[in-house]
Amino acid sequence: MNPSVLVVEDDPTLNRLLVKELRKAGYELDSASSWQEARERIAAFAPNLVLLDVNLPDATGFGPLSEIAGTRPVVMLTAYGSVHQAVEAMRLGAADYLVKPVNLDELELVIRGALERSRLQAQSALARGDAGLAMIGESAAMQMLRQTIREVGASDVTVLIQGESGSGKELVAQALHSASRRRGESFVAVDCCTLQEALFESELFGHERGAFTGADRRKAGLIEAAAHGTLFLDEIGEAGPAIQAKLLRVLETGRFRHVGATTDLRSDARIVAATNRNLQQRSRDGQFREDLYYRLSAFVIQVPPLRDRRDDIDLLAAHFIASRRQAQGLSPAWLMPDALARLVAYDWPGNVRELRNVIERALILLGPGEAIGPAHIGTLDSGSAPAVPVAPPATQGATDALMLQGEPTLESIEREYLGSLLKKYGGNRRKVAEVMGVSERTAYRMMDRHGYK
Ligand SMILES: Nc1ncnc2c1ncn2[C@@H]1O[C@H](COP(=O)(O)OP(=O)(O)OP(=O)(O)O)[C@@H](O)[C@H]1O
Repeated sequence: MNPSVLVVEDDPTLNRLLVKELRKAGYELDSASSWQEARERIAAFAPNLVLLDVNLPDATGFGPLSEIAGTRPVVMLTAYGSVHQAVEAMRLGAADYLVKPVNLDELELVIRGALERSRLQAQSALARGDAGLAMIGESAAMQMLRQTIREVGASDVTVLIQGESGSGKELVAQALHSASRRRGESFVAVDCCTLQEALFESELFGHERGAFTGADRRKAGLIEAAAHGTLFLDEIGEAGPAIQAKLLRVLETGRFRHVGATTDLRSDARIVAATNRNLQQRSRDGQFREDLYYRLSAFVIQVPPLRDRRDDIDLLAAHFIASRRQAQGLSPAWLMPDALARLVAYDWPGNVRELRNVIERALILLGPGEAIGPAHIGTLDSGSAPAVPVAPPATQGATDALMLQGEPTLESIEREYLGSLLKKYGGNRRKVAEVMGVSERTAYRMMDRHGYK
């Protein structure tokens, strides 16, 4: 399938000309003459690129650009002689710009270049193990989320992001960083769930030489790596009491200390934290410091679960299909309406991560020239959707149910048990931990150990 372009231009003559030229160059085309119409066309047509006029009857300036720049490349059409407009457009994330009157030779070059750069970015994002940093979704909930990110991104306020596992909290944290004046500095993500508390403390705050056995030299902490940038504390609800106390101090005074040090250092990192727990409840129950909760929740962003924004499933599925196929050098695959209907009807306990995994599994099963149908999607109920990559089975054929052969080791029983629960609960770690009767932290470590992450 050829790349698709949406032309948003209210001058009918120019609009027609641009559509005609780009169609001749082999692109799929759609057009809109107002911002409202453009929004509808983006949702329905899901273009790979938007060519956007800076002055539209219902939106002048860069509001529309900021709204969609994170989702796909946008090439701006700016007024002749306005260097200021072009510079501002690039600053706000435009992939490129064209000055009116549009030079038709330049038009195709600019569009091709912008699409190629975005393809390379998607590829390298996939190679890094994520599905691309763009936040996909045009539902009312996602538009509100983007608006909030824009507003709060500009300030230095501490933000707490709440939402179910796999709903996109880390992506929101990255978007906040990109929307802030710190965007040129580092974004350092720290998972408060992964390590032993003592190790975690020295990892986060750094340590002095000789602070503990094995500390043979002074080491800077992640908080220093995030200097002037953003420190993202994922799974903050899992941080132990010592870390909580030190984080509170950083938030209150901007100061911290290397493990084993006697003097303080200053931190200028902006702190953004995320949790899939009800942190307020945990602080009331005495499981999380109340004072730290109040500091962290200076501003709370709630990321809605995927089942509350089913309108996004179509765009997200198309995005995961396109990025996976592009990375493999294949043309995009078509999702059949009955397969989409199945995706839309499902409740997605593992949220966007689970959707991504279902799509990736469907693509593995896809034969050459085939469209994705219900058979590739499989039955989506909480008992059968593998929401996490399946670790190598300990015993042959034991991935669908807990069926062990021979004399299994305890380790293999644990792996199979964990695998079957993850499958059953759509990768929802909290639920799995609850059923196993262990803390989420322990479940997380088990997943790590058995290669389920
Ligand atoms: N709106 C979105 N557009 C595109 N990809 C998304 C979106 N939301 C989530 N994803 C993808 O889904 C996966 C899970 O997202 P992310 O890691 O941000 O979720 P999370 O809420 O932080 O999960 P956890 O609670 O398990 O840490 C990632 O691969 C991410 O890129």
